[in-house]
Amino acid sequence: MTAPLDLVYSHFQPPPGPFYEELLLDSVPERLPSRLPPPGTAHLEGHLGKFIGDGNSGIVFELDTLQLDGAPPAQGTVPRLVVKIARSNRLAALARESWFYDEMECLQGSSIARCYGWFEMELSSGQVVPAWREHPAEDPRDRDHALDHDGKTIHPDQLKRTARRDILSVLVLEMLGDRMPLGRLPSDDKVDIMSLHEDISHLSLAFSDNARRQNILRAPQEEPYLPSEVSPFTHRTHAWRVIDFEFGVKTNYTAVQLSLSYKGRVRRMFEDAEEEGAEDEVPAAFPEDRRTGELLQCA
Ligand SMILES: Nc1ncnc2c1ncn2[C@@H]1O[C@H](COP(=O)(O)OP(=O)(O)OP(=O)(O)O)[C@@H](O)[C@H]1O
Repeated sequence: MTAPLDLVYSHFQPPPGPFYEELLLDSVPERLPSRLPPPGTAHLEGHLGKFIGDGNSGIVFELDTLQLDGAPPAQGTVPRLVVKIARSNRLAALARESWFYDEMECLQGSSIARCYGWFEMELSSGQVVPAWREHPAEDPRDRDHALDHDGKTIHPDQLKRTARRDILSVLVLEMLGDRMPLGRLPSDDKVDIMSLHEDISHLSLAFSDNARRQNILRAPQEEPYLPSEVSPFTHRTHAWRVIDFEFGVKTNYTAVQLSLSYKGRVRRMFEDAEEEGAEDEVPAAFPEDRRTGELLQCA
């Protein structure tokens, strides 16, 4: 599937005066041209492997025993992959996320995962998706909050998606590494994670609520994986990646404005991780405990 260019709402804020060029562009920037070759035909086959994690929008599994056009992929061509399966009531959210992967194509493999496509399939009557049953949504009737980010301009395809519960929709993504840990991060990691968000700022994309520990994963670590790309904006080879893009808006905000706002949120994320890490630390044995032990030994 290819998400149409107008699937996601663009927010234009007219500059209130001539002194706002630091903060606002004259228009919402156009999407950068794709550098991928034109779509061809290839047949990827795999089995759902280990369950990796889930959230409000999707359920993520590793994809095992990959075959490309009927044979194991040649070395260095296909990395380990995951599938993110949309919950039955989150079809529009996954469509939005796929749109953002297209929009951020130039950051795939550097600040975000490589995305290998978005696929939708109509289920036949009575066909079930075991992942939906085995990893149920908190409230399957809950509406798709991703559409709140489209204001009054919800794309007609998205309105149709919200009315359906019989579509299997998946994103195929490069498999990333471990989640950002609790506790105090080394300063190199902090700088790197901060600069992931700076990369995104250069594309005038605003993501509400994206700076969360759950959305920061290490660059791929398990073979086979593809080497990290150098970021076209910060020129860094990142050790980390950001995920989870359904709640975004394209804006005419400058990179300066957006990275200032991301900076505050990412700093708060570091502080929260440190606080939570401190709470989770197992307290050292109290002297009283040792005394109790000695007493017990005497007894
Ligand atoms: N490309 C990936 N590689 C490895 N693990 C992943 C990948 N994508 C997602 N995950 C894991 O799956 C979990 C759920 O994924 P994700 O955050 O995309 O789901 P979601 O439903 O959109 O979540 P949320 O409720 O936060 O919006 C992540 O926290 C992460 O642990």
